[in-house]
Amino acid sequence: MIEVRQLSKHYRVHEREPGFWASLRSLFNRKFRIVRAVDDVSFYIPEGQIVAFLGPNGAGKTTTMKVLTGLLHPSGGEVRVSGFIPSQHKKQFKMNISLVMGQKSQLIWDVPASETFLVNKVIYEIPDEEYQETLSDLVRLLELEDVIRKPVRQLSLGERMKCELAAALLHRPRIVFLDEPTIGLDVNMQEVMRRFIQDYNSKYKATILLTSHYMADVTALCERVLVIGKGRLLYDGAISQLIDTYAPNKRIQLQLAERVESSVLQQAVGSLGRVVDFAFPNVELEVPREQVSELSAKLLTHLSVLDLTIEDPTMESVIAQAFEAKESGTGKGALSS
Ligand SMILES: Nc1ncnc2c1ncn2[C@@H]1O[C@H](COP(=O)(O)OP(=O)(O)OP(=O)(O)O)[C@@H](O)[C@H]1O
Repeated sequence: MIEVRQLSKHYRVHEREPGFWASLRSLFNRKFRIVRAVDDVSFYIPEGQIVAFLGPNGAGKTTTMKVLTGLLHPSGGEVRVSGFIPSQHKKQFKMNISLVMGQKSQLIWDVPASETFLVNKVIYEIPDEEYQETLSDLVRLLELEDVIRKPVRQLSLGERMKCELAAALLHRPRIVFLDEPTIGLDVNMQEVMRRFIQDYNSKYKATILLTSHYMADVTALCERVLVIGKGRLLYDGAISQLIDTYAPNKRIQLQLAERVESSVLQQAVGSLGRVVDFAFPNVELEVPREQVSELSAKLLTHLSVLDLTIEDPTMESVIAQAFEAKESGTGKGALSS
């Protein structure tokens, strides 16, 4: 489990003014500014839960993960992960956790991933039998049979990410931090990663804290989300409540087979939705979630439709709306203050 009480992490940043003379002056008279990257954040994650950690760029997500994995010392507050204080760097703590960063690699570039796996086997003192068993499980689930024999530099992004995940999980950590694990991957590969994360969670009862910009990752994997902004925790609760409150509508995209007057289209939509854009053959509608199926059926009956797609709002737009509501004081009760 992960316990975070009133965590703060402040960075002291040297303020540099532009220009040669200003640089020279700053050698003798240095000015500093404090960046409150994480500010009085508290939460508790019980064993086995998968939680999404969301927020805009620079919100403090990576800093929090670095404190939780012992890469950074907190400026204030208390953190315990599996009962350990991460900044004490106890060996048993390191054996229990793993951090995967989508944008950073732990694999050795010029040799096959299987070589990095062997290095990790030694570092984590994994017994031979357990290593073989976990490795064959990971290779099967992630379809890595041929991939782990090629030099890492020759792998595609998706193949490399699967190897990163395998390398990070060989020692069967019970607490896993995933920072953007699906970034840049195509839709199929994102799905493979999601299914794998779910399997790992249920097989090892692992606690997983994950950041992602993809709505599909969050809705598929996490019942609970933490939203952070400017270093403060703004929301801790069910993803469904966040979506209901800040993304109550879906988009329906229609492609019509026959031209219709806009009054006919309007009549077909009725009060179930709103026409956002109409330029034959394309129509874009905004529809409350609970009316999507009724309206889709009505459109297919009353109009000649070539194609109909239903889209979720992006995670960014949900978070942006939540922030807007927070800033303007119309928090609708979902964001904590
Ligand atoms: N080493 C550092 N020194 C000074 N400031 C830092 C340092 N690392 C991060 N920051 C600042 O702390 C704040 C939080 O950064 P952090 O990387 O934790 O955000 P994030 O939520 O992970 O963002 P992103 O989604 O862009 O990765 C930002 O204002 C960032 O500029």
